[in-house]
Amino acid sequence: MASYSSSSLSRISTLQNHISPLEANNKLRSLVKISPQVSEAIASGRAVVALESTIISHGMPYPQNLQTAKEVESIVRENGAVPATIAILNGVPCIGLNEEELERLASLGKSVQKTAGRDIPHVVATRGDGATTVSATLFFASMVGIQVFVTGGIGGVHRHANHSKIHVHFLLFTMDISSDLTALGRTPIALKKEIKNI
Ligand SMILES: O=c1[nH]cc([C@@H]2O[C@H](COP(=O)(O)O)[C@@H](O)[C@H]2O)c(=O)[nH]1
Repeated sequence: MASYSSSSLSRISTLQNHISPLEANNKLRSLVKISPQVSEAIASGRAVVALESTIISHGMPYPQNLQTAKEVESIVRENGAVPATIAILNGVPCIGLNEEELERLASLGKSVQKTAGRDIPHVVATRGDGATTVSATLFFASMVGIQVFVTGGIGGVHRHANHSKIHVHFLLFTMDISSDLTALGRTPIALKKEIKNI
């Protein structure tokens, strides 16, 4: 009887999450770690700028990646906003990294998993380290109410995505289209991206 009622309660709670997404969002917020500076800034209505972390792990070698990440954060600060670099460390989504966390992510480089929105559950469940692409960063930024986001580059439709090759008995499409595009279309966040010159 006890297990019947607890499973009913869990079903009701799942149903409530569908009916009341705001409440579900609050629950999700409790699963992420927000740095004290970012948390204070959000609470007091100061400008916060989200920054993706794949450019740190996969975009440049160490230690230039660390230096660039710090420079970008200080440009955001010089302009009166609070930077929130986003990554998953030991399975915990972190919104705003301290110096030690930034150093760790940068030195791990490509051994960190490149994490798009669809990869978040896997990285969290396996307590892995994940560098967030635009789609995953958008997910976490919008969850905590950050409205502006800066990136070095977004994914697109890769060459030959719609080309088919006759492959023995079936047609093969690469369909290599970045999930950044759908995430940008669904998330109410302003994105700033410069033309890449690296
Ligand atoms: O000029 C670019 N710089 C950086 C990226 C990184 O790669 C991600 C897209 O990867 P994919 O195409 O696998 O979705 C972006 O969100 C970003 O982190 C990119 O695509 N293009």
